[in-house]
Amino acid sequence: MNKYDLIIKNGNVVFTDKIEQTSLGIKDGKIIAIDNNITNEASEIYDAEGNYIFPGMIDVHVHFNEPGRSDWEGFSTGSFMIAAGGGTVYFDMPLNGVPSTTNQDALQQKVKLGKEKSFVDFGLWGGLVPGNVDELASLAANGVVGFKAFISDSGNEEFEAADDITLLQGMEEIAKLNKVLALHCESKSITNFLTEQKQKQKAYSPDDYAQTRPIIAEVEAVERALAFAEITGCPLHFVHISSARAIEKIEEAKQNGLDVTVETCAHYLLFNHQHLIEKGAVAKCAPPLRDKNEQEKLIKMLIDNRIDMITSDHSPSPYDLKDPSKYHLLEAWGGISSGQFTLMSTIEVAINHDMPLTKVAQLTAEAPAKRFGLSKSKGKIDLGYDADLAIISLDQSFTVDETNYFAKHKQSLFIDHTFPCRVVKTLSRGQQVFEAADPTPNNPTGQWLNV
Ligand SMILES: NC(=O)N[C@H]1NC(=O)NC1=O
Ligand SMILES: [Zn+2]
Ligand SMILES: [Zn+2]
Repeated sequence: MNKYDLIIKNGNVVFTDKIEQTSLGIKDGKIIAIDNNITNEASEIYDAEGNYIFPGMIDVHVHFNEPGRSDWEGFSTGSFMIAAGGGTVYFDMPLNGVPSTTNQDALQQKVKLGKEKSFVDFGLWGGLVPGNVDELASLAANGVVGFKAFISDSGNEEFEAADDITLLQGMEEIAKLNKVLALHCESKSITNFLTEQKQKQKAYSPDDYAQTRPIIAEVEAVERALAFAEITGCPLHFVHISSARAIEKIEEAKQNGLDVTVETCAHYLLFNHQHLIEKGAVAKCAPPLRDKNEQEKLIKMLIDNRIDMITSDHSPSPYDLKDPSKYHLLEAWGGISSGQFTLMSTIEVAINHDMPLTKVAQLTAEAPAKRFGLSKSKGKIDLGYDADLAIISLDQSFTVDETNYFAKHKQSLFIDHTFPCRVVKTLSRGQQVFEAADPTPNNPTGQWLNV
């Protein structure tokens, strides 16, 4: 019997606090040795000299839309895309599939499909919607990673926005259940009021769309949510925050002792409103891409440790729903297809702005694992931890095209974007789940992380 199943030699290992050239010994899916002088007693040896080994990316915000809309994405294509981006864990959101994950039956349908099809490990969010507060305890007992609610229309008829009373009652319950509530924060009243005005004027330009969802709509919803968190004691996670003002409010709440975290998405860091003007509906999302000045402020806040994690909010749709000959910009599907690019985007920001690569590992792996109860086995490269690893070359670049983007539908804001790095190989619990040189999927062996 070999001491190790696999040795990864001589890579630049990105720990949370340092980068060191060393070797990793892996047995039964776990890292059991971190040592330059590791013996060669292994069934397989991989030389990673010159490459960087990051902890597998944990993307806590994707929409794979299965069951019900597997023609939009699905667990199979979605999870392989995650692996191709150096990801080893994703959390699927409770909306855009049918049914929404708002009760036990819907959760079990998703669990079954995910276990059958996923190439990497996954968590599942439950939904908080008007009328389902009574379902939350059973969803929590059966292992959802947390709950998600919308403070604006979700763009999806099957998932209703939470009114204030639903939010308060839901938060009270979620606090008791020791879970986190993830919130899409934009004021429903403000966004609906402004959208109606634009519809009346038949004003559908990129500027018009951006004006229907101004920063103040995000800030107002964040402040209201923070007030409710103060009243109920509910831990909150703010998804896809797009503005400096909202981050400031969240930071103030943290300083006042509230249990809150915040993510931004790769697209708010790499793109801005100009891209909506140039590219149209592929760049439509909610909150909208902000202007360049706001983008720069967000990057600065990221570097200054004022943002906890980065996610994709991969929210794809068939091409049709973004076809400008069928839908104007106010009607087109709002959501960016991007699930393969979270880690590479964060590395790009790091390289362009002198942010340490250790910070990339914190933002894309350590922080999400800590926040959502995975930090005993995932989120960093350490002894006893799962061998969830992304092997990255910083000597090669990667230009996104329709052949190397593995989402079901290929139209994306990121097509033609060039990253200053490339994912060479991804391992999930020691098993290869992606290799750039031969990107054919193996068997799906992803496990459901029912925390
Ligand atoms: N329903 C849905 O996925 N909405 C997402 N898309 C987006 O751009 N923001 C969202 O919240
Ligand atoms: Zn959202
Ligand atoms: Zn989302």
